[in-house]
Amino acid sequence: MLEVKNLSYHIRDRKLLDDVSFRAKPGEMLAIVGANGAGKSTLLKLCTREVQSSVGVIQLRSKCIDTYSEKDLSLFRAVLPQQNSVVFPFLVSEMVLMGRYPHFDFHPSEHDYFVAELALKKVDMWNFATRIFTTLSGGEQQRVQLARVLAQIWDVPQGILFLDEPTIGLDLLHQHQMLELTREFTKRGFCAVVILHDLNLAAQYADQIVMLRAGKVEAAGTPRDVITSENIQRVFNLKVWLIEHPEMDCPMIIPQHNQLSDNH
Ligand SMILES: Nc1ncnc2c1ncn2[C@@H]1O[C@H](COP(=O)(O)OP(=O)(O)OP(=O)(O)O)[C@@H](O)[C@H]1O
Repeated sequence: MLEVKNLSYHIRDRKLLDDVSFRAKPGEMLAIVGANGAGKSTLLKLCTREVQSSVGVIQLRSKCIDTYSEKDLSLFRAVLPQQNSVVFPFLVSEMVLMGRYPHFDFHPSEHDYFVAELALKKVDMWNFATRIFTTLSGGEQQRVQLARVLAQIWDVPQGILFLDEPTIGLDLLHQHQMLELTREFTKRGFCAVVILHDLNLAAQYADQIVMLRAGKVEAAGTPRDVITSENIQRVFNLKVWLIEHPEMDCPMIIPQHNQLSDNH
C-alpha cells in the first residue's frame, strides 16, 4: 500500500535522508522512530508530498505518488501534521467537517454530518461539538484533529493514515486510546504510518517499526526485531533494560538510571 524505495533528500549540501526503503501493507501500523533530528518528519513530509525529492520512489497503492492529483490523494489518504495552527474561531464540529471537504462541492450531505458526528464520538469529543476549537486544551485539540483526519477517510475501504506524533499533549489514557483507535482502522484494512517518540507505545501498537538514525534506516522489522537494547543504545545513546510486557507479546523499555546521570 505504501512503498518507499531508495529515497534520499537533500537541502543544499545537507543530506536529511539517505537511501531509505520500507513498505507498509494494508492492515498494518508502521511506526517511525528515532532521535530528534533523525529525519522522521522529513520522511513523512515526503510520503505525504508536502515536499518532493528527485531521488527514489514513493508508491501509494502501487502507483507513484506523483501520478495522483491532490483531490485523488485526499480521497484515500489523510495526514495529521505535527503542528496545526488554527487561528480562526471555528467550532469543533466545523473543524471535523473540514475533513469531509474532499467529498462534497458546496454543501455537506447528511452523510458528511453523520460521519463527522461519528468521528467526534470516536475520540470522545462529541460533548465539545459547539465549542470554539481554539478554546480547547492542547490534548482536546489533538483529539479533534484526529477526528477530522478520520472523518476524511472514514468510509474508504483501504485508507492510508499519516500521523506525526499523534500522542503529543495527550494524557496516558488518551495516548492509548489514540493508538487503539488507529489500530481499529488498520484492522479494517487501513495502513497507518505513525511517528512516535515513545518506544514503549511503538512496541505495543506497531506491526512494524522503522528506526532512523541520521537519515538512514538503522533497523526495521517487527517490534521484537527492532526494540533491542543494542539498537536503542546505538540510536539514542542510552542504555536500557528490556522486560516483557505483562499482558502483550512485546518488550518494554526501562532506561538505566545510572547512565542517565552519566549523560549529563
Ligand atoms: N528546511 C530545512 N533546512 C535545513 N535543515 C532542515 C530543514 N528541515 C529539516 N532540517 C533538518 O533535518 C533534520 C531532520 O529534521 P526532521 O524534522 O525530519 O527530524 P525529526 O526526526 O522529525 O526530529 P524531531 O524528533 O525533533 O521532531 C534536522 O537536523 C533538521 O534540523
